[in-house]
Amino acid sequence: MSQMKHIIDNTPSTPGKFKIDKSPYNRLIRLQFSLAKLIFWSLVFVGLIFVFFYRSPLSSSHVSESSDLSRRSLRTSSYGGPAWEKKIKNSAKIRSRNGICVLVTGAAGFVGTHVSAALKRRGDGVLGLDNFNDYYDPSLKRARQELLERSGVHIVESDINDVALLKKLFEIVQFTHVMHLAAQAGVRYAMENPSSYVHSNIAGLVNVLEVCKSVNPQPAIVWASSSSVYGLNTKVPFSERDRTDQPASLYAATKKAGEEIAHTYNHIYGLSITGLRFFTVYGPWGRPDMAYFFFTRDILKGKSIPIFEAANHGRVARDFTYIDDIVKGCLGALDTAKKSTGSGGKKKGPAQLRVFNLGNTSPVPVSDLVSILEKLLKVKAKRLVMKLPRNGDVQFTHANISSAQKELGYKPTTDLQTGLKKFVRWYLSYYGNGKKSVQ
Ligand SMILES: O=C(O)[C@H]1O[C@H](OP(=O)(O)OP(=O)(O)OC[C@H]2O[C@@H](n3ccc(=O)[nH]c3=O)[C@H](O)[C@@H]2O)[C@H](O)[C@@H](O)[C@@H]1O
Repeated sequence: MSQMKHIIDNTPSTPGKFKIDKSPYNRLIRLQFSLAKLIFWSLVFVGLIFVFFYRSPLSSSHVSESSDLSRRSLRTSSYGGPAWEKKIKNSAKIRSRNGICVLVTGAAGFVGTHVSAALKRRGDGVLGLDNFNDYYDPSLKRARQELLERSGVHIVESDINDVALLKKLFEIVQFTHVMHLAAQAGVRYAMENPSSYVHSNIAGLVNVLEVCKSVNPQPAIVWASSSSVYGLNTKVPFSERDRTDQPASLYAATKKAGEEIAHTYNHIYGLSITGLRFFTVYGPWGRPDMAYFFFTRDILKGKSIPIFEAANHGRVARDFTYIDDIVKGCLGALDTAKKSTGSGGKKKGPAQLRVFNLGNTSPVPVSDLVSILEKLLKVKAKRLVMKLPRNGDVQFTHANISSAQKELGYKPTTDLQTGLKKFVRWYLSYYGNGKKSVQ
C-alpha cells in the first residue's frame, strides 16, 4: 500500500491541464484516475509483449489461426539469421545460363518434390516451402525432403499463410517464378475437414498472390489446379473451354475458386498466371491417400480393396497420368510463362493468363488398374465392388491435351502399365525391406 501511495504521489500531473487540488474528494478522483492509467499502461505493456513474441515475423509462424484444423500439424520451425539466409541463397542460386529462379511451394509433396528435383538438375535456382502437415504420413515427406536436400534444394518449413515469411523470402531472393503446388489435396477428405481446403486452397493461394503482386519485380506464377473442376460434365474428352461450374466436391470447388482468384490477380495487378489441371497423377514417391497407392499396400497385406462402380455396373475410370509427364508439363509451363507486367502493386499492361489440362488422354477403368497391380505384385486382390460414394468422386475423367501440346510442348509418353511398374518397384524398395511401416 505504501508502495502504491508512493506511485500515486509521484504521478506527475500533466502541466497546464490539471490544477493540483488537495480536497479529499479530488484526491479520490486522482487516485481512481491514476489507477486507471496504471491499468491502461500495464495492458499496453502486456499487449506489446504479446505482439513481439507471437506475431513477430522472425518467430514461429501464426499457428494459432490454424488450430481448428484437425489432423494437420502446422508446426513451423523458427527462422531467421545469417546462416538461414545463406542456405536459402545457396539453394536458390541459378547455376546454368538462362536459368530461372523458382520458389516451389509444397516442395515436400509428391509433385513438388519431382518438380524441384527436375529444376535443380537443369541448373535452375530452387527454394522449397512446405508445412509438412500430417494429412498423410509426414515421414514420407521427410524422406522426400532428405532426397531434395541431398541434391541441393533446401525446404523452408512454413505455411503459405505466413505472409511475413513469404515476404522475407522475396527480400532474400528475387524469384523469377513461383511454382505454387502447396494445397490440401484429396477429393473425399473434403467432407471430413472442409476448413483445411479453405485454409490452403483459398486463403493460402490469396496470400501467395498478394505477396507476388506486391514484390518488385513480380514473378510469373504456375500453380496446380485439378481435373476435378470438370465436375459432373459428361462431354469427353474434357477441354479447357468446357464449363467448370458444377464441381462434385468441396476440393473441386476450391480449385475452381482458385482459377477465378487467379483471373482477378491477373486482371488487377498484371500477374502472369498459369493454372495446370492435373489428371490423377501417380508414380514413385506418390501420395498414400490415393487409390493406386493404398491398393498396393492393401493387396500386399491381404486386405480387401473397395472398387467403386457407377449405377448399372457402370465403370469408373481415370485418365491416370505419370509423374514424369506431369513434371515435363510443369517445366514447359514455367519456360513459356511470360513476365508479369505490374510493379509496385500496380498493373502496367495486360499479362498472360493460361489454363491447361495435363492428362494422359487414355482413361483406364479402376478395375483394370487393380488387374495391373495384381500382375506386378504377383498377389490376387480381394476385390470389394462398391457403389460409387456420393462424397466427391466423379465417374470418369479424360483430358483433351491439344492446348498443352501446342503451347507447352507437352506430350505424355508413359502408359499406366509402364508407370505402375516403376511405382511398384519404388514402393517395394521403400517399404518392402520392413524397416519402414506403411501407414
Ligand atoms: O485428377 C485430379 O484432379 C485429382 O486426382 C486425384 O483424385 P482421384 O482421381 O479421385 O484419385 P484417387 O482418389 O486415387 O481415385 C482414383 C480412382 O479410384 C477410385 N477409388 C478410390 C478409392 C477407393 O477406395 N476405391 C476406388 O475405386 C476413385 O473413384 C477414382 O476413380 C487426387 O486425389 C486429387 O488430389 C486430384 O486433384
